[in-house]
Amino acid sequence: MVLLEAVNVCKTYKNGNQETPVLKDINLQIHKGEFISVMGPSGSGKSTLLYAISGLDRVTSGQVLLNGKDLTRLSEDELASVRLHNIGFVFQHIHLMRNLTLFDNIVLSAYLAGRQDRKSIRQRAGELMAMTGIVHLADHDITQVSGGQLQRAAICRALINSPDILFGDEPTGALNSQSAQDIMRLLADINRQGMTILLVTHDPRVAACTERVLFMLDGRLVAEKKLGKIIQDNPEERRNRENQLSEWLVRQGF
Ligand SMILES: Nc1ncnc2c1ncn2[C@@H]1O[C@H](COP(=O)(O)OP(=O)(O)OP(=O)(O)O)[C@@H](O)[C@H]1O
Repeated sequence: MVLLEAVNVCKTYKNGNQETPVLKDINLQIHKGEFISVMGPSGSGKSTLLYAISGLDRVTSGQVLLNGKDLTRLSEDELASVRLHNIGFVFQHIHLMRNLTLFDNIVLSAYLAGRQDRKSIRQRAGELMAMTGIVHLADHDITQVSGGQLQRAAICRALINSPDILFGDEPTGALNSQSAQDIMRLLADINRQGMTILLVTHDPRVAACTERVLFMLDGRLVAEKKLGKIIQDNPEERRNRENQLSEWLVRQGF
């Protein structure tokens, strides 16, 4: 089932008289349950694509259909509601609120969404924190935990309203390699439980954990590599996937 579809999406930035076309006729289908990454050179338009198809930013032309609903036709209020209820985001630099505990950061958007009662919200937050291994940090301030633990909290926050799809913009970009690997294992688990995920990354080891890698060049999606889902998650399988991906990336001139 197609969950999200971009149809002939273009995005042009305008500064005064200067027009910069950044997305050029993007067509993309994301199926429910897929785990996808987007790679490509710096400046090729990966983040712009992510923001355009997630409703964080407007497109210049084309359609973005989420569950058949065209996000490009929604009012600002309707779009804000879609972002709150249907879409989760994780970023490289974690935007959590100071002076709130990890737990309060996680539950905040569920209270804003107003669709679950207090008890269900607390229960869901507890389950997410258990899954991501940070239950013991619930009452910590965000300055008292590591980068990897903060990213786990950010993932809990992104999932608290049970979105249809989780987007990540370099979610492991600020982490050391062990924490990055742990976060990718966690995202793979979350995907196995049914969550659709799309990440932008520079890191082939991150992309090698996903099942389909899209390659962007100069504003266009020019190639894709299907790796399939991780089955065993042992060092040999990892190495094998990374090698397949590296060879393919070399063929893309990356
Ligand atoms: N607000 C803006 N106004 C004008 N140009 C912009 C704006 N935002 C981004 N761009 C340009 O759009 C192009 C694509 O940027 P984008 O951040 O999407 O690329 P990227 O592939 O994610 O790069 P990186 O890997 O370095 O993060 C770049 O040339 C950038 O300079």
